[in-house]
Amino acid sequence: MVLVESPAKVILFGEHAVVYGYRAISMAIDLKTTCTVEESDTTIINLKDLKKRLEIPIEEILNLDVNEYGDFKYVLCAIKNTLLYLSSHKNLDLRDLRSFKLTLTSQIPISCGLGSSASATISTIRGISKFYGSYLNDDEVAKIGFGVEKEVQGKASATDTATITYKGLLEIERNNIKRIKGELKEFIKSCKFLICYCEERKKKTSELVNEVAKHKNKDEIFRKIGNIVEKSKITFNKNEFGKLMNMNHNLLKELGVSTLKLDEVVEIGKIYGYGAKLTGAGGGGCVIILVDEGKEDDLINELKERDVEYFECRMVY
Ligand SMILES: Nc1ncnc2c1ncn2[C@@H]1O[C@H](COP(=O)(O)OP(=O)(O)O)[C@@H](O)[C@H]1O
Ligand SMILES: C[C@@](O)(CCOP(=O)(O)O)CC(=O)O
Ligand SMILES: [Mg+2]
Repeated sequence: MVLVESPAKVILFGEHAVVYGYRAISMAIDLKTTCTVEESDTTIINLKDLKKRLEIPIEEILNLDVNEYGDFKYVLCAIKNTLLYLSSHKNLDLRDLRSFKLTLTSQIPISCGLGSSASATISTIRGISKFYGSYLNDDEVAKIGFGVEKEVQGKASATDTATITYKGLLEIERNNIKRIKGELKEFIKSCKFLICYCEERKKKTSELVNEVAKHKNKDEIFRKIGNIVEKSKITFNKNEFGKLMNMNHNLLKELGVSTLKLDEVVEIGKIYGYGAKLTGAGGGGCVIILVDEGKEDDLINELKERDVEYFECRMVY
């Protein structure tokens, strides 16, 4: 049996604008998705967290329209695109495919802005390629993963799939990936972030990205977000970094992807921390707060009082 794991991600700056080529900063965090793939008489996809199971002839996966498959679409698209890649680059014979049972479980809250779709996608790509005895390097995995998010969502950036593939801290611009090193890395490592799970998200990332595409002032807002990301790279000061997070949040609010609950938690982050913003596609889900250690106890009390779940965000390499 093959077993692979992938982390989650958090976007520190630049979500949505990054889909249009602007810069974003993201970090892999320690919530795991686990994918197992084992021999089976028929091909079965078992999504344990969603309590969904699908039995499907393997040949059908190669030709299906993934958008007809609801919650299975990221996983099915990842299987399809991995098999096609292995066939064109690694000598896999598509006429003679072994059936498998693929099981996915995750610690990542689904549809909350922490990249559950990308983590499910990357785990599936790694699991399937390993099951068929092929080695894919990180560049190949990230490329297939980005293709899957684009195909399923219609529009996507490489941020989530790249961060979950390469891990650590990344800067993404026009879908080019750069590892963040040096002073900026050391500064971000010295920051303590809390992730607050604020509310269930009603919409999928694909819907939010498509709504943003229709926003009249999106270009101007994206430019401003782009400028904030530039500044965040040279600040090295928690007070200023926090203020930039607040400014980024206000622009996401202008873009229409915040909610009253997210705004409320961001306000708490501003008062009891250095700053805060929603993270990921928005529309609910999570807020990230830059903790001011001097006021941490008050912050925690305030979050508890309002029944907001939180956890410390730990980077994985
Ligand atoms: N644990 C999981 N098992 C199976 N599919 C998952 C899992 N987590 C996420 N997905 C897929 O990703 C979709 C959510 O993706 P998305 O809206 O982009 O949210 P997120 O912000 O968490 O990435 C789910 O509807 C499902 O298709
Ligand atoms: C909104 C966006 O920038 C991030 C979406 O992240 P998530 O699916 O909400 O975890 C979309 C993308 O970069 O593809
Ligand atoms: Mg997603």
